[in-house]
Amino acid sequence: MKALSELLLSTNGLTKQYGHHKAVDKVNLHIKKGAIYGFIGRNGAGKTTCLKMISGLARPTAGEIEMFGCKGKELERIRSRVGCLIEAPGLYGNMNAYTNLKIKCELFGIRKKGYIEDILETVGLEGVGKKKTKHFSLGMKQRLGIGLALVGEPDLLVLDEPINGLDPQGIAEVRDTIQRLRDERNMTILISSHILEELSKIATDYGIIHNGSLLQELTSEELMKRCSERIEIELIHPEQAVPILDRMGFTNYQVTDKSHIHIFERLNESANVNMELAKAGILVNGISITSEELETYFLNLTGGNQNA
Ligand SMILES: Nc1ncnc2c1ncn2[C@@H]1O[C@H](COP(=O)(O)OP(=O)(O)OP(=O)(O)O)[C@@H](O)[C@H]1O
Repeated sequence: MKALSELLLSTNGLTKQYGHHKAVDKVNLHIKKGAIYGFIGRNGAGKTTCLKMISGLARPTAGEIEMFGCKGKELERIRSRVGCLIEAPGLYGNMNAYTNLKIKCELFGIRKKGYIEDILETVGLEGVGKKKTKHFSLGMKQRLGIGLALVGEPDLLVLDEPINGLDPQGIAEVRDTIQRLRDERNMTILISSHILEELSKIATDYGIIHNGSLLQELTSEELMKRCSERIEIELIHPEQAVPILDRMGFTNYQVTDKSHIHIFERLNESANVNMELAKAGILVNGISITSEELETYFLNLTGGNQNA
């Protein structure tokens, strides 16, 4: 459980029901200040619905959202601290990037000199000049969408699948933009995707959602550890093996569930481990050296490799 003081946003039992269907079911998110939080789930998992509730675009059926220390009706006061890009960015196709931003700035009453140029530079669109946005690539449109979400200088940016459908160059550009926003503007970013791998270069934390329920929250270090090369031991009572591993001098290992231990060091000693456990009368069902692709980890967690 994370200390409440370091959280910028948390949800408690957040639920959205459409008819009999719970699109989001008792979700408890914990997002730290300064995090790039990757919100991962297959199509239809409930990501957009969650992000809409957080951005004030949909009302929860039940549960609570707390951000910037505010909840309930108080959230209205801090709405301007949240910028969002949910579904396609609403762009005026016959206008250029500058004019699109200018219209939003006028709505916000912002007239500061250099403000729009600054945003264009932040999202890497400073050189697009008079080009109408209908002639933009998908990646450029997404980056302008992020630029529009930046008007008003929010502290939290909510981005729904901003890299969906982009080519590898577009993905890299959007990723760079997000990284820069965090590093240079100290923003907290909540970003959804149905491909874990695509966020793995930038995300600091992850929440994995499936069929409306949050399956797991973990840091990028925890994720890397779970996927990294290791000795995997399958046995009936893992707790009995702990003193043996301690005696052998292992420090970097984890009892991962009721029947598995993962050791992340001295990978060439698996036979020795097996022998020591056998000597202590501990029955080992299997011992192997494995690692996992990030995507395999996600697919296994969400029920196998089907229409990811
Ligand atoms: N307005 C609505 N009315 C009824 N059902 C809805 C509505 N919006 C979403 N749903 C349903 O809620 C579930 C979650 O949808 P949601 O769009 O949040 O998922 P998602 O993870 O964002 O997936 P995708 O990436 O496909 O948008 C889906 O089963 C969807 O059909």
